[in-house]
Amino acid sequence: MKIQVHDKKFVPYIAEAQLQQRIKELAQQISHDLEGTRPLFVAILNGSFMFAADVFKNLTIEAEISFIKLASYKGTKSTGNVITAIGLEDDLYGRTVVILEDIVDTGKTLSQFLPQLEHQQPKKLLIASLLHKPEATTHHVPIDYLGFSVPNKFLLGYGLDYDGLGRNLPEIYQLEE
Ligand SMILES: O=P(O)(O)OC[C@H]1O[C@H](OP(=O)(O)OP(=O)(O)O)[C@H](O)[C@@H]1O
Ligand code: HPA
Repeated sequence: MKIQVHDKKFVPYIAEAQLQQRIKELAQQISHDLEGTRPLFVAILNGSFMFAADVFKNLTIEAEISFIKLASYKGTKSTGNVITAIGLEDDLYGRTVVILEDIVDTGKTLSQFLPQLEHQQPKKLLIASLLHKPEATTHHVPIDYLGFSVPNKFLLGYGLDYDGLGRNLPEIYQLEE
């Protein structure tokens, strides 16, 4: 069923059951790969809150989770935007860390933020993203666990918003052509 949010219409794209099935598979794969490492999951707010909760629920190994928010501000140098993490209190040194993101679109967010995490010298730094838009990606991000590769169209639901709304939808919608 079509829905309207603000001025735009959206059509169903990934059903709730399909999302849940794929997330279960990802969580099983992660549990298998990271058994015995007590990984620290770092979920990037706001968009990833649903994906993070569902991945975490489906893990069968010991694991920890932290939620962080990224704030971007204009740096004083010509390097452009600088991204800082709010709420990252864990020491990543020597840890196996898994970043949880809802979407890698241009890749800018993660490619700017990853060096700051690398700086803390985690033993392993892995990325799990529910969605990836390869056609939109201008900054390469090495995704270790990917839910779905999607076309370059605006998506809504399951954490993803359009101007603040739509995050509560349990399935994913695509902007109507
Ligand atoms: O690959 P990129 O083009 O950088 O886009 C991906 C980022 O955009 C979204 O966050 P947003 O900044 O919209 O914040 P939100 O999660 O609070 O909605 C999403 O959650 C990713 O963090
Ligand atoms: O397709 C999208 N939808 C909502 N938020 C987003 N942030 C990056 N890409 C998207």
